[in-house]
Amino acid sequence: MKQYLALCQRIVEQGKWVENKRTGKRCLTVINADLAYNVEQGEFPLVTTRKSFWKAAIAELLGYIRGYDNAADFRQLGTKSWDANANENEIWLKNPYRKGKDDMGLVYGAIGRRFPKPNGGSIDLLHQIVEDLTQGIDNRGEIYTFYHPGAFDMGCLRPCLHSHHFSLLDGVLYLNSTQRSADVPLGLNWNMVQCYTFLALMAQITGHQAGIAFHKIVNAHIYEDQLEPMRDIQLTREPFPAPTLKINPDIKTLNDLETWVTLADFEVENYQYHPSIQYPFSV
Ligand SMILES: Nc1nc(=O)c2c([nH]1)NC[C@@H]1CN(c3ccc(C(=O)N[C@@H](CCC(=O)O)C(=O)O)cc3)CN21
Ligand SMILES: O=c1ccn([C@H]2C[C@H](O)[C@@H](COP(=O)(O)O)O2)c(=O)[nH]1
Repeated sequence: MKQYLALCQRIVEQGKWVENKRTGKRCLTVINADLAYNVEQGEFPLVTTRKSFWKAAIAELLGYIRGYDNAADFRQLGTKSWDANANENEIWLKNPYRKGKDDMGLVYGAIGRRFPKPNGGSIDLLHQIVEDLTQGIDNRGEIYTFYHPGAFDMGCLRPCLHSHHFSLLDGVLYLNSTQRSADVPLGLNWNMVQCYTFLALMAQITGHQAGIAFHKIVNAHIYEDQLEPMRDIQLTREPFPAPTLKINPDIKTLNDLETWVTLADFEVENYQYHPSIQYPFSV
């Protein structure tokens, strides 16, 4: 939580204004931030200086694990976070690849679980990684990536937190996640939860001890209409101690995650937080 607040403070103090064409808004921006979450010690990186809707963050992660490409499936899991990008973005609405209401197109898990091969067919990247790690194999390229520039014009948004690289060292599982663009007040608050939870889940289903999740962010920004509440409200608050994430120990396989797991299989204990702040969302 302190790392997150330090990044917010750094953007407020040192950020540069950048005009963003896609949203028509200016963003106060810094380049490069490295965050790290100690999953072994159970340091769950949940924002405490406002109420965080952590369940929605885990719902998104489950959707990315399952390869979903439809905002209705995300709603079913427990988050409305893809509704606007699937249904309110003018450019996507006019895109001939859009299959209708709620379609997100080729994004996130829809790419990663069916990564197109240049010579035809596709690869299920996540399945392969789980197989390897379960057998104790780390081929130094265990990367679950959603980043496919050839598919950018076939989806509603380019993936932001786009690659998750797993490593096994001395029986401990590590994760290096890379994010090209972070909406620090909104998206990042969930992305931290996702990196932590993804490592904890992968360690659990492949039978390893979880180590550290390293989270690299390239472009970290605050939209112009989010600056005031961030600077004048959220950054004036003192953080509370980190809460703890509990995951149902009956989750044992990738198939479990794909079939019966719901948000009821996740609990957060000792979550103390300041009152909610509603940040504007830019489509
Ligand atoms: N501009 C922008 N920022 C993002 O963070 C973002 C996108 N676009 N597009 C794709 C996904 C969708 N994400 C979202 C979408 C909505 C919220 C949001 O409204 N969060 C509120 C309320 C959540 C709730 O009530 O469940 C929050 O206070 O966290 C957060 C992340 C993250 N991503
Ligand atoms: O998981 C996510 C998804 C999206 N975001 C943010 C980062 C940007 O503010 C927008 C995407 O806009 P681009 O113009 O494609 O960069 O969504 C996030 O922080 N986390």
